[in-house]
Order: sequence, then C-alpha cells, then structure tokens
Amino acid sequence: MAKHQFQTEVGQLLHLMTHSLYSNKEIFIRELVSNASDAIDKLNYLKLTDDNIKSKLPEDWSGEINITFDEEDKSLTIIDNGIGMNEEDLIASIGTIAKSGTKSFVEALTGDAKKDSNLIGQFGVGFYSVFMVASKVDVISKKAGEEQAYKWSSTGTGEFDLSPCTKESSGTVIYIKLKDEEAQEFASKPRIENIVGKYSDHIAYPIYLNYTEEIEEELSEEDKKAGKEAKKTEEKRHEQINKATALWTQPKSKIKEEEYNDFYKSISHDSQDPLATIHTKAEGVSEYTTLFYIPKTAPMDMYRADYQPGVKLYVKRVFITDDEKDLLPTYLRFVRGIIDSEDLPLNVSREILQENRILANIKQSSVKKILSEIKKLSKDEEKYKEFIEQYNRPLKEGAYQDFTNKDKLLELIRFKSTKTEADSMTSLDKYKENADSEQKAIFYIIGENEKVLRNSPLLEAYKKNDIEVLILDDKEIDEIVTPMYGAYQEWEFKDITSCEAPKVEQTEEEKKEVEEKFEDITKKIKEILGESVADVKVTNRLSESPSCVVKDAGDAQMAQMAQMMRAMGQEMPETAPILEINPDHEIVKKLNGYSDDKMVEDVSWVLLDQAKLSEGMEITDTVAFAQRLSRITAKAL
Ligand SMILES: Nc1ncnc2c1ncn2[C@@H]1O[C@H](COP(=O)(O)OP(=O)(O)OP(=O)(O)O)[C@@H](O)[C@H]1O
Repeated sequence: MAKHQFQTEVGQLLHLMTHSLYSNKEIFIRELVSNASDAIDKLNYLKLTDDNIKSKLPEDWSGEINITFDEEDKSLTIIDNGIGMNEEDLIASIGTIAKSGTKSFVEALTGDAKKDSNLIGQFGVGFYSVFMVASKVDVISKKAGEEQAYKWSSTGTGEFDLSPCTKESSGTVIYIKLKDEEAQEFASKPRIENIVGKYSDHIAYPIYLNYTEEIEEELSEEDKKAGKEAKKTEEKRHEQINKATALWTQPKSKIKEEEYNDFYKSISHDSQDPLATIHTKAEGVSEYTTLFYIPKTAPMDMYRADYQPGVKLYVKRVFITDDEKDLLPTYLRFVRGIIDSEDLPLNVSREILQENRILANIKQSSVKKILSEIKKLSKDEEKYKEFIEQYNRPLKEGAYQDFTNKDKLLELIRFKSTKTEADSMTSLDKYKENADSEQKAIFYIIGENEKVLRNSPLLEAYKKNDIEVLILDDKEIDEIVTPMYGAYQEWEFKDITSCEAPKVEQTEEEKKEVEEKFEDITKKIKEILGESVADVKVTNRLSESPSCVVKDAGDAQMAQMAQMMRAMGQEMPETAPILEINPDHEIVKKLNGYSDDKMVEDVSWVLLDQAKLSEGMEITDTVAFAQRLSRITAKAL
C-alpha cells in the first residue's frame, strides 16, 4: 500500500470541509451522483467511438447508478458502471487540484470559516464535499479497457492510501463511512430519496436505491392471543428513485420553474437560482435543443484563461463533451447549459466539431437567442442592474469581438456618464435620445478613476455646451475595446482626449489671431518641456482650467497598440501628450510676455504636471513639482 500526501491546497480544502460550519451538507450526494453520471457519459461515448472498448463491454451494457445504505454500518455507497479511474487518474483527480474551478475556489478562500463555507455553495468543489459527512472514504475503481483496479482511501486528513485491488467490471464504487453524527440523517431511505429527487431527478441514467427491508409477519388475532412471535424476514429492495429523463427533451409547457432551477443547480453546482432560463427547440433544416442559463453570480473563473466552459454538447441525448470552448463565443463564457443536436454524427471528433457547419449554425442562432433574452431582461430595471453588475465587461468584449452582433451588444452595455447619478447608468439609446440630433457622435473619456475622470478639465467644453460624455473607468478593457467600436447606429465614438472640442464658435481668422498672439509663449513652453510633450498649442476647449493634456488623434491608434502590448506584458514607453493652454486664463495671459525666465520655466512645468495629474496620469518628478510650486507661491505672496 502506498501513502500519498495531498497537494497543499487539497489539504486546506479538506480541512475546511471537515471543520466548516457549512449547513448544506446534503449536496455531497448531488456531487457524487453527478460525477457518476459524467463517468457513464464518457463510457457511453467511447462505446460508440472506440471498438476496443466496445468489444470489452457486455452486449447489453447500459449505464446505471446504484446507491446503497446500511444503517448498522453507518455507511452509504454510490456505485456507477462508467469509465472508471486508473492509478494516475486517481492521483490526478482526487489528490490534486487540477481543475480551474477548484483552483479559483482555493484562491478565493479568506480564512474566515463562515465566509468560506458560503463559498462552497457558490462553487461546488465536487468530490471533496463528501468529507463534510464522511469519517473515511474508499474509492474502488477500474478503468474501462484496463485490467487492474485500484483502491484509494482517505480519512480526509493530510494523506491518502492507494493500492491495487480486484474489481470485476469497469466503473467506480465510493464507500462512505459516515461520521457518527451524520449517520442517522444520511443512511436513511426517505432522506436519500428526497435529495436525489431534488437535485438528480433528471440525470439521464436510472438511479437505484438498494436496501434491505425487514418485514414482519402479520399475525392473526388467534396467534397473537396464543403469544406467538411474529417472524421477521429481510427483503432486498432495488428501486429506481429518479425520473431518468433529460429535462430538455420535455415540452416547455410541462416543465415547472422549480424543475428548470433544480436542473441548473445540478449542472452548475450553483446554490442560487439562475437569473434567466432560455429553452429553445429548433426544428426544420437543422434540429436541435438548447437549454441555457445565465447565473446570478458570474462564475469565479470567468476572467481566467483556463476557464471551464459551461455548455455541454449532446448528440441525440448522448453526451459528447463538456470541454469545448467553441460552442459559444468566448464573451458568453458565463452561460451554463446544454446543446443537444439531432443532426451531428455520434462519433463526431474534435476536429470535426471545430469546423462543423451544423454546429456553427447552432452557435449563431444560440447567440441571437441569448442576446434577445438579455434584451428582454433589460426591460426589468432591477434584474438588469444585477445582470450588468456581473456581465457588463463580457458584453464589452463581445462588441469588440463579434462584428455581426456589434450593435446588438452595444445596445445592451450600460455606461456611466456625465449625466448619470452615482449609482445609475445609461444606454447608448438613451444617450442618443438625450442628445441634440446634430451631434451624431458619442463622446467618451477613459481612465482608471471615476472621480478623476468626472473632474477632468477636458469635460469643461462639453459641460458648457450641455453635451453628455461617457465616463469609462474600467480602463483595462475600455481602452482596448472602445476605440474599435467605430460607430453605433451611425453615431461615431469619439475620445475627447483626442478629438476637437465641440461646438466652438470661433472663426478660422479668430483662431489664427489668438494663435499668433500666443505664438512666442507656446514656442517657449515647448522648448522648456522638450521631449515631455509632443506639442504645445492654445486651446478653446477649456473654460476654468489653465491647461490640459490631450492625445494626438493620429497617435491614438499607436497609443492603443502600445496599450495592447502592455496588456500582454511588454514594456512600452508612454507617448508624450500634447499640452494645450487656455488663452483666456489669468496664468496663461500673464505668462505671455513675462520676462522672468526662471518663473516661466517653473510655471510651464506646473502647467504640464497639473494637467497630467487632473487626468489621473503620473508625473515623473514629484519632488521638482513640489519645489516649483513652493517657489511660485513664495513669489506670489
Ligand atoms: N465516479 C467517477 N468515475 C470516474 N471519474 C470520476 C468519478 N468521480 C470523480 N471522477 C474524476 O475526478 C475528477 C474530479 O471530480 P470532482 O467532483 O472533484 O470535480 P469535477 O466533477 O471535475 O468538477 P465539478 O465538480 O466542478 O463538476 C472528475 O473530473 C473525474 O475525472
């Protein structure tokens, strides 16, 4: 027998499982039954695609799950005749944390038992949940197509034992020795029936409950009087306790909301009900059924590159894969559910999947359907707020990635703006509605900090003209996706840090006149600031501030490239901004023609640095900035 240490994170997880205050212990049955069903799914698929496996299976093999309980022994056993696990599988699957979901779970742990135990509900940490009720677990498994079986045992502390053993057929037996305090509850017929009914009714394979019932002979009145003792016999029972029909095959009208929700919980491991359910049957050229759910809370691994796809593919009710990220576009990776096609071949291979026309068609229609459901959801303000809190970001990704549905996605995204209150957001349709129809542009400003953005001097000209500007403070994504949107229903997106100020009532001649008047000082400032600025210009976009920094419209694309490179971890220098000065401001007016060179130098730097600070940018030399301010203040006093 070989002893193995659990990977550290598994150790932590198990400690939490055994010591947590978690109240929803019953879910361990759901998790183990769901694993059993997955294992049968996999063997079912191999039976269709792998002749070697097929030849080793009995002619009449069909998947089933058996649960037995023994009150005296205080135990529960869950048995499946699925794919099984060999030695490596056992070590990899239930000894380490390889799955991204569990990894994110462990990363999210806070160390606070109460908070952490709530997390289990959100996650479903699968197999390990059994240690909430078990004092010891044995997993006896034999992989389909292999000869040797293995036994894995653990008490849920730091280590597990693994040794070869014998087992006749392929599949897995999970023997659970219940903790004394859990035995009465879980080694019980009505309790198991109740849990299976609640979570696993629609598992596609029959689940049988096996138990021994004590039958007491019924005595006649005479025998009773004669003091005869009733004979007790034991009878073995084998009863199916689930419906074993795939929920999505039922007509919509026959499915209750509760059934939809329970099915969602069984495939997603979420403890909450979903935010939306989308069940579609398509008939005609292509025949398929889809059942999609939008979770209330975004999956924890949504922003991980190795996220677990949430949609399973079936062909004529036979499970094909749950590891195909291409069933839906990446921006819809939060959607959970199933696709069941009538037209794909059962032995469909991965390569075929990726280039399959039928699947591409299903994908396209599914996206349409999901987006139109989200649109319906948007009519319910409260619900939509919940949705946006979780999924605004993936929608933004979508508007960038999915050209066909760009306008539909843009319509669904919500934005902060100069005209929204702290807690509310606007849509592009509302933005257009509120704007002057001549405007024909959607103005935005991007940065990291909402407060800084709201106070940006660049907004002055827009406020003065009552023009709404979108405040995009999710810089990491906004900076990449927004410049690529192009336009929404012919209204062009415009970054106010690189476009001309709006509605300026100034003739070309007047403009030229001001430029000439300030020509010397702009040149001088440019000389002083050197490489730190791309240019210095007088501006008409400011009313209260003396200066601001903007990007050269031509450089905007370069800046975006640079941002993308930075996002990929490349070092990229910041491009120097254009400094614009306000010719109507006292400082600029006085500076023009000022004779004290040292003072002009100090003020020039301060004009640049404070403009950068107002945009939330970093300044290179904070000490010099402070010293200059002191010198200027001293002189002013
Ligand atoms: N009855 C079983 N038969 C075959 N393999 C199993 C069985 N139970 C568990 N496994 C293997 O162990 C792995 C880990 O199981 P676990 O329940 O922890 O997570 P999961 O089912 O992969 O993920 P999740 O619970 O998030 O769906 C499974 O992916 C599977 O490979």
